[in-house]
Amino acid sequence: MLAAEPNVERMEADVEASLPAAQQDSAIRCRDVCRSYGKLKVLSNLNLTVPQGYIYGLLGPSGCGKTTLLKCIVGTLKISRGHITVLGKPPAFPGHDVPGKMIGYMPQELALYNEFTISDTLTFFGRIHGLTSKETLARMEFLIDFLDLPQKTRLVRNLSGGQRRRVSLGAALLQNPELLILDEPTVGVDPVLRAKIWQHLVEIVKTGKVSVIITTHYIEEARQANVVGLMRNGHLLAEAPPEVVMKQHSATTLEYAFLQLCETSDQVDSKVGSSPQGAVLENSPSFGSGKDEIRPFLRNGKAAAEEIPKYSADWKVRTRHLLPKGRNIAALMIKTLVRMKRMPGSLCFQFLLPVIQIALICLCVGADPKGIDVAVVNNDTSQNSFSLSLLSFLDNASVHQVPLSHDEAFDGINNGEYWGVIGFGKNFTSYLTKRATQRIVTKEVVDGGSVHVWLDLTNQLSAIMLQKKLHEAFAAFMENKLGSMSYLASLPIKFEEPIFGSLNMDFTTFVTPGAILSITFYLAVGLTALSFVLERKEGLLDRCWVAGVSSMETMLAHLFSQLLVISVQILLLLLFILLVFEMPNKGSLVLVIVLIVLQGITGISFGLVISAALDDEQSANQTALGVFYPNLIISGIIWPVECIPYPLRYLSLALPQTYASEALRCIMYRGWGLSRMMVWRGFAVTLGWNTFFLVLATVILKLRT
Ligand SMILES: Nc1ncnc2c1ncn2[C@@H]1O[C@H](COP(=O)(O)OP(=O)(O)OP(=O)(O)O)[C@@H](O)[C@H]1O
Repeated sequence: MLAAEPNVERMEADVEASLPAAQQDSAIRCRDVCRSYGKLKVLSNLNLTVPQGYIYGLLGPSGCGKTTLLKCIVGTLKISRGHITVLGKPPAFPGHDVPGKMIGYMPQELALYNEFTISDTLTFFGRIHGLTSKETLARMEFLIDFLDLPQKTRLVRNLSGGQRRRVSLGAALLQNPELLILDEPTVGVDPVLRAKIWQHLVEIVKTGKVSVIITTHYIEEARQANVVGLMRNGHLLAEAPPEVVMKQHSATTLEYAFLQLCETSDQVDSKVGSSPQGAVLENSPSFGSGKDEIRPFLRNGKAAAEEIPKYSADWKVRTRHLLPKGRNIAALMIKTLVRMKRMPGSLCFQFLLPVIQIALICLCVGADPKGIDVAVVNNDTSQNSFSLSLLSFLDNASVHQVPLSHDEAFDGINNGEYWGVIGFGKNFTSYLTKRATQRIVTKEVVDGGSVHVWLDLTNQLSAIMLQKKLHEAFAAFMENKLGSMSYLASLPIKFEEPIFGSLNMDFTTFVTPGAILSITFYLAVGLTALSFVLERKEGLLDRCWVAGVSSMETMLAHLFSQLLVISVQILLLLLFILLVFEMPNKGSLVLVIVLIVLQGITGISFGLVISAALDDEQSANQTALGVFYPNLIISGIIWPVECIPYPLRYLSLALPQTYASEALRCIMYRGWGLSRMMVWRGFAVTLGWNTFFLVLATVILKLRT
């Protein structure tokens, strides 16, 4: 015999007497609802009914699945099995305002923007719900007074935990919704205010038009609810008015009644052995009284499944409005801009970072090495020595000559002090004269009349530069000595005026266009990669979704607001490149700007993919960083694509910045337009990636919200 087995018939009578006349008008109806997280079964064949115009107190120990159930009700979590209707239709049914204005949802997480003031917070939700400024203001005044909130200009991040919770509750109550779903609104709230909140809930349901489902840890406060659902291990042990539950268990407190129910449930569990608890409790014939207790509102003579005939259990369509609402996008954009305004330091850093990066690239990458220390061993002692004359033509800015003895020079290069040794033999001047004037000379003359150079090739760029400077110095020296006859000592190769670019163009010119695109792309990734991650973590994404914001709107709002930021970044970047570093631009400035902006949008879209797909900051940061270096290296930005071995080169060509960098070089240095294939394919690849990332991010966000 079970410890507290009630008289079933009496109990039914009690329950029915306490029910509303139109019991079938339920605000929320859950039938056979199941939900698991991986292997963890959290909701198990759960049945729950919130009658229209009632306060429903959902009670249960920590971890029993209350929050999970509320998330399934608002539609942010999908159920694995069963049926849920909210205000007559399943959540997210096309044309149904759930999620939307009809629901006021206060999630367990505070789900507030820390950089907002109380006023910003309520104004934001007011905008989303389509309230006029006047309506929002009136509600704000009421809520601030009612919830005993501090000044509306106070920032959320400066509020206490309890104050934040009240702001969160205020946001849920703002639009006077038909259904309030409150997940622990009274935690951290003082008893006086707690009583006031309950009193308010009791008042608003009096009209019969507003229904409330509320979870709380303070079981006794739920006595003010019209119905309580006592939940344990993912299903309801009882669902009835609090007085009935207490009466059934001869308890003077709801808490004691709940303990009794738990004991009963535990005894049944031990009887039925290893069967899954939830399923057994609801189906076991040995738990007669328990079964009746569980389903007082289900006794309408119909099977549970028949009660919700119209909507299939696997209703997965989440499309509420196909076309994005300008109102929601504007609200979200204003939100992002307000948050930026509240973080001026971060905003300035975002604007200046690209300029700093490109300035560093122009200053530090691609120029000729300067001040390279080179040891000079000059044994040429003759008068009017050619060696000194030749050395005088060596570019002193690039090569710093250190005259040394043979041993000191080689000790120095071996110790890493010099990048090369330039040596002249004793008879350099006379032998060089013989080489230039006699048709046939000995090997000794050839050798003695040569400049000998020993290089440290571990720094190849410095070594190449030294070779180039020596060639230039020798050519100038010969010109000086031989005048118009200098051609005798020069290579019979003549470099004419270049078709594109100029003879003095350095590697910086090659790197800069790719660097501009890469910087724009990655700063945009950085701006967005964390946006959804943090908002999801703080429950903001879900809260906005429940308030009626679609994934597409969230995506577009992020795109547009970040576009404003990258526009300023690009403007500063171009001013710096063209005016300060005087990079040549022979082509259309409009094309240059459009290509850079498109790359920025591609970066934003990629950031949105990361943000939509990943749950924590660390993974998002790692992904963004993990992609950065491989992409930079194989996009032909810092080293030409032609140096990349096949088949890696095919991969390189498919990346977002390879053809785009080439296109930007063609526009800036060759002055080409869109009619050239090398230009338009840069735009085409960028647009292709852009569309792909945006669609992917929207799909992922849709599936995950
Ligand atoms: N995202 C998740 N992934 C995996 N398990 C989860 C996740 N969210 C919740 N759970 C688990 O599901 C169970 C029910 O969690 P839920 O938050 O619904 O409980 P709760 O009744 O609301 O608890 P509390 O009163 O402490 O808020 C817990 O065991 C919890 O660890």
